[in-house]
Amino acid sequence: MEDTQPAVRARGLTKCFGDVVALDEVGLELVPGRIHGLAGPNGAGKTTLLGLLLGLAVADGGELEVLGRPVGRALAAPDGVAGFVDGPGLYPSLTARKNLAALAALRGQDTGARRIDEVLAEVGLTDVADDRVRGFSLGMRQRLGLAAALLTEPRLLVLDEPSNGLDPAGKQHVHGALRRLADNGVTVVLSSHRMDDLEALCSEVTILATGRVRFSGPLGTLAVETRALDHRLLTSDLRTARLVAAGAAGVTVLDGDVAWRGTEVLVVRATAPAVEQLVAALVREGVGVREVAPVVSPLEAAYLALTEEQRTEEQQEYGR
Ligand SMILES: Nc1ncnc2c1ncn2[C@@H]1O[C@H](COP(=O)(O)OP(=O)(O)OP(=O)(O)O)[C@@H](O)[C@H]1O
Repeated sequence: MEDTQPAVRARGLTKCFGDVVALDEVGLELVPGRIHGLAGPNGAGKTTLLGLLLGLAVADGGELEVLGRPVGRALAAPDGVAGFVDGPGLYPSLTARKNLAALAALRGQDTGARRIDEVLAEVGLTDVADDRVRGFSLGMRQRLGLAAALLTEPRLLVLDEPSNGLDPAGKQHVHGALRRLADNGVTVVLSSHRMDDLEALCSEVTILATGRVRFSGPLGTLAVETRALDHRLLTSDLRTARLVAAGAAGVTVLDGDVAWRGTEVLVVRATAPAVEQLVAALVREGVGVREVAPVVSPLEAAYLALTEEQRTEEQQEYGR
């Protein structure tokens, strides 16, 4: 496959369940060798899309190409694709090591014990390799599911909420493994509700709402496209800072002095350049600026703005 060819290309991809349109004319191009994040409110269509990539379901309309090949109507993972949705399928009564051997045998793979040890180490499960999966936590099962996918040496790895249930050390193992895969040219697509995880891991994101793509592209582009964000400023002189901010171009001072970690801070709504000018103006007025930070990250802000429609519809439907 040439580097320039998308790892996934979807055009007008549609999937319905009865009256529910889970995916509505989805168009997508995923650059190979990157980690792509998929975000969206509950019911946005993330799992449905990942299921189509894994060959677990067939689209009702549109075109889907995975790793340069059109996806047919067979319910099977396309060549070179591995992963899971709705948690990995594992055998509870077998140990982690035996699960991997059994899954490899099921696939007709001739996997040596060394390779199994390698993937267990990759996800940080070496110490529990001979424990039965029945006693595993959610996070350990997720990691074992990732190990099972790694055994197939995929070129496209598809994971539905892989960070679910992971403790900080588990997350470090999983994030490390995914980064190493991407460094080796593997494309990773993963869904998450955690914007901090997506920001830490992904170079590109797709935001879905009500089955439609609201944004797809590099995180950097999303930040640039994001309009005014709320910023928190910790200053040496809050009263003067408020006066300066009130007179600054493109800056809206949000009502009230906001307490943050026990300290009164100034919160303004402004674009990044307007915040930079405000900081310069504060310094000119002799106000020390100790900290400037967005109240929510650019990804979270964009996510909230782009998915507002679906969330508003839900609130009306449930009378909240
Ligand atoms: N097998 C199914 N039968 C009926 N409806 C389904 C089925 N799978 C998904 N849906 C519906 O399709 C829509 C999209 O669901 P999907 O699971 O893809 O969303 P999601 O973004 O993964 O949500 P979540 O964040 O809650 O996991 C929802 O309205 C869901 O109820």
